[in-house]
Amino acid sequence: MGTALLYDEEMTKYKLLWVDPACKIEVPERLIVSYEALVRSGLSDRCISIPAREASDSEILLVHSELYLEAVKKTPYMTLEDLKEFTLQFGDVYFHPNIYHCAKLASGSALQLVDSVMTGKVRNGIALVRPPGHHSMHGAANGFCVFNNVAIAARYAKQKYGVKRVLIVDWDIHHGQGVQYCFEDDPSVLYFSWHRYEHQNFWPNLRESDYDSVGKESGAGFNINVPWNNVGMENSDYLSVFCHVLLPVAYEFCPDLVLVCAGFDSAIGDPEGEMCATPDIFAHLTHLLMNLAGGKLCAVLEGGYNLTSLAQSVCQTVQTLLGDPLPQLANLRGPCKSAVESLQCARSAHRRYWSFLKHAADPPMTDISTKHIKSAMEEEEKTEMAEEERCTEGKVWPEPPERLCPPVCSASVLPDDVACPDGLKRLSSSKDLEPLLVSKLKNRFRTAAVDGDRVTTFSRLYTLIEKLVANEIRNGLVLVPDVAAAMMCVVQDLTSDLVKRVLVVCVGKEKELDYVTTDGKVLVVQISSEDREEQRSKYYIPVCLKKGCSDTSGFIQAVLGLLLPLGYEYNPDLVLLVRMPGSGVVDSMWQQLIGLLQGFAKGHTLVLMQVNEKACMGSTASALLGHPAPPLQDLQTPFPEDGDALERLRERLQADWKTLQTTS
Ligand SMILES: NCCCNCCCCCS
Ligand SMILES: [Zn+2]
Repeated sequence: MGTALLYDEEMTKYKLLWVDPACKIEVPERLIVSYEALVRSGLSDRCISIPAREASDSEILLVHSELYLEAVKKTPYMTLEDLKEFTLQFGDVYFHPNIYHCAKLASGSALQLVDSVMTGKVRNGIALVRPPGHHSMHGAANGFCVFNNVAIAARYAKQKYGVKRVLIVDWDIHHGQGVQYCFEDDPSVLYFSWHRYEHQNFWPNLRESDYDSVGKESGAGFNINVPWNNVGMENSDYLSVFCHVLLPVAYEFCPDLVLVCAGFDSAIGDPEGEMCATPDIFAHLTHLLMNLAGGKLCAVLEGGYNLTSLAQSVCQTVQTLLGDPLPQLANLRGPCKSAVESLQCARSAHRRYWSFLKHAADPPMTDISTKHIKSAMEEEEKTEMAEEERCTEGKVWPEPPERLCPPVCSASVLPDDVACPDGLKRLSSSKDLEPLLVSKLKNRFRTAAVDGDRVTTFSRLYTLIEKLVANEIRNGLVLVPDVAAAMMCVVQDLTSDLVKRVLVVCVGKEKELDYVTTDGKVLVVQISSEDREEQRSKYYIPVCLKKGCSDTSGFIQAVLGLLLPLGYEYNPDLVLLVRMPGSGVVDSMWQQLIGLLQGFAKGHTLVLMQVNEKACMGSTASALLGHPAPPLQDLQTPFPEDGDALERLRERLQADWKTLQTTS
């Protein structure tokens, strides 16, 4: 299934008609450059174009008051003076004779997107709209927003499709207070937002934007705020918050639909955000949400005021929605102190509501929530810094790397008598391997006595890895007689000269895994039930689950809170996923794991399985081909000892692996 794209140039036909420094950044060109970038890159042609439509009164009234709607209805007939007058009652927003029409189109586009996804016409999609929506409230326009597009879409999805749980992720750099107010007492809508806050010194300067606003009454726990109290946040900071705050809760919440308040003012170069995360981060943020809700994801444009980074960020998002390989994120260096404080506060504020955060630490000693009365000195400093450093237009960043689709998505190497799963391209048998290579492998094994079919398997593995590294194939599945031996061979012999760093994810019981890596060329993370002595080196990390890999709650918690952060920091060129026989890992969890691991190494994942496990080849193939993994149903509370052990493991490892840090 495809990706929907909603865009209508009518929504570019309104603008600021008078002088207002607070509003001058919200210009029609925002939509024009975004759409043109999609056209120029060829991405728009790969999407399914869905027409915009006007939201009806009743749809708008799902969120807004009749009084407010009736008032806005009058604006098309107002004189310039009347429009100015009308605007004064609201904050940081402007009206225009055509903005009501555009606001209906913006909300209607979000609803069209929900229809397309919920009816299965498309898998996911994005609506490029203006005016944005997440600041507008029941009875008021605010922050360039007139109708709350995403809030209306959430209510609409529940009403029309009986959606039980909606996750709203707001990665815009401003707090979508309008969305928070709408759902703060509603446990069926989980709202997550990070936002520039600076201890309440940044717009909209609300006390309720802080991390301790967790929702009200039955909605307690279903509102998550992560305040950024410094500018300059980077990719590492964003990924840490996803791995340690949003994703554990999102998986426990298990939404039926994911809506994204896709604001791109959180990207580098934006005058509002003043952050340093690069446009390719949105490829990963999108990817990390794509295995929730069976892939049903609707992104709706909110902010984004640097036309260059906005266009690039939109393209990164759309390319991921289309299923293209992800770019490798360069030099992640762990979250900054302020970010760790913020995520620690958010985790501790929510640990009573979410079993996946149960073991979160107490808030940091330095209580960061109080509004710091900035001393005259600091204010002065700030104004001094104002000109040179704060001018974000001067910011430059590298063009996001090309994300080329290999000609073959998934290849397989199987014993001749095993049928190849649909969609996989079978690598031909060993006969086409040049004798030179086979002899090279023979002497690599240093024992001439290696039996023939073992050499065959390994030579085929070598071929597959060569093609992965050459980007001729995106990922692969290999069935071998002895998975542990094959893994040792891949790790010791086949990758040394082909790749720089291999992430080995070993699922299931340990079998003569006496391999210890110390040089950093291989990072082994083993998830199993084996209780073993201390981990042997920085590059060999055993995670043991009380009930083993069949405990999906413990498994996903280890994947989100340990494996993902490690993987991002290690930044491998190849991922080797080894399924030990008898691991007991549940199929949906196995598919979720494969889906999430695609975020690394441009999707170059090599799955190693034992021939006698060929029964799960189908679901493995489905995940390798990029089909969304099935939701992890009714997750139990993870075993306390597992949750506790994970926290201790993170504390022990965080000196070596900064992205594991969750406490300041
Ligand atoms: N420096 C100008 C102040 C603008 N404040 C309103 C921002 C609304 C963003 C909507 S995403
Ligand atoms: Zn914004």
